[in-house]
Amino acid sequence: MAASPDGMALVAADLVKTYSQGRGKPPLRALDGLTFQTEEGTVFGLLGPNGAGKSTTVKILSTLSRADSGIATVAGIDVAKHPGRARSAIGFVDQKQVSDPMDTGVENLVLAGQLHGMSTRAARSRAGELLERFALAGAARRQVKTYSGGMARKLDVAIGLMHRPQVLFLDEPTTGLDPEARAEMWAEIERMSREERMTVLLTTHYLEEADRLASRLAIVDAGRVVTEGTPEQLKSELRGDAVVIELHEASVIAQVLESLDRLGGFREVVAEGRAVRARVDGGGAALPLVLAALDAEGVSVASATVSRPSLDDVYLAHTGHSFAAVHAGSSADARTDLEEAAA
Ligand SMILES: Nc1ncnc2c1ncn2[C@@H]1O[C@H](COP(=O)(O)OP(=O)(O)OP(=O)(O)O)[C@@H](O)[C@H]1O
Repeated sequence: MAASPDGMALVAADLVKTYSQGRGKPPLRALDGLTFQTEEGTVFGLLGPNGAGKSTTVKILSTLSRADSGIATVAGIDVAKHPGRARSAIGFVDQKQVSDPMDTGVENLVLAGQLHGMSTRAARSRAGELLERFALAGAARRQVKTYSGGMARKLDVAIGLMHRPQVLFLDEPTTGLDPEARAEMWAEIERMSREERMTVLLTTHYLEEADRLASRLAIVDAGRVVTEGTPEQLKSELRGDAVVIELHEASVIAQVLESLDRLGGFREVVAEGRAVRARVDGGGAALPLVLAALDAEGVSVASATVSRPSLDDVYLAHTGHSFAAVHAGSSADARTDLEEAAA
C-alpha cells in the first residue's frame, strides 16, 4: 500500500484558508497555519469548538476545497496537484446521509463502486463483503428508508469503503446514534484501522469517542492546532486534579471564586453557568476544605467532584472553554455557503 515515503498517511502543513464574508467585510481566516500529520494505520482525532476549522481542514484534505497556501497530502499524494489520484485514495463519510433511501442497500453500494470505476461484478462482490461485515446482509435487498438510524449510518460507512480507500474521513460518525449502535460503530472503526491498516481521520463532538478511538488527537482552535498527542499524553501534561463545584444559584459564583482565591493553590479557575471548575494538587484533601469554607459562608453547593484529568480538562486548558458546554446539542450547521455564493 503506497503511503507517503515517510509513512505519513496524511499531512497538513501550514494550511491557510480564508473565506469571503461578503461585500464590505474583511475575509475570514478559517485556517491560520494549521499543521499536523498522521501515521498510516492509525485513527487521528480532530477536536475543536464550532467554527475552529475542522470541516475546512477535512474539505481541503479530501479535495473538496483548496487551501490559499500550505501543503496537504494524502497517502503521499499532493491533493492540490493531483486531486483525482488523491480522491481514489480516500473515502469520505459525511455527517449527512449519502445513501438513496428509495434504493436498497446493495443498490446503493454497487452504484458507489461504479462511480469509482469498478465493474458491476467487482462492485457486487465488494458490496456483499461489506454487507456481511457490517451485519447488513439480511437487509441488503430492503430499501434504505426502512433501515434504523444505526443501519443507515453503517451503510454510509460501507459506501465510503467500497473502493478500498487508504484513508477514511469520518465526520461525526456516531452523532444521533443510540448507545448500542454507537458501540457497534466504534468496534467497526477499531477493527478497520487495526486489521486493514486503514488510516482514519475522525472529527467528533464526543470526547469519549475520541478518547476511545483515536491513537492521537489534535485540538484545533481558531484555525490552528493548539495541542497534539496521544489522549494519555495530553491528559498527563495537566498537573493536578480537576475540581468541579456546582451551585444551586449562579449569583454566588463570585463568592466561590473569592473563597478559592483565599484558600490558595487553585489554578485554571473557570466559571461556567452555575459551575466553577479548577485544578488543584491533592484534590481529595482540598475539596473538604473548600466545602467547609463555602458552608461557613452560607453558600449552598449542589454537587462537588474531584477527578483525575480528563480530555475535557485538556480541552478546557487549551481552548478556555469546556467541550461539553460548547457542544451541548449543537452540531447542526446552518450557515450559508458564502464562498459558493461569492463564486
Ligand atoms: N463556505 C464558507 N463560507 C464562509 N465562511 C465559512 C465557510 N465555511 C466555513 N466558514 C467559516 O470558517 C470558520 C471555520 O469553519 P469550519 O466549518 O471549518 O469549522 P468547524 O471546526 O468544522 O466547525 P463545526 O464543528 O461547526 O463544523 C467558521 O468561522 C465558519 O463560519
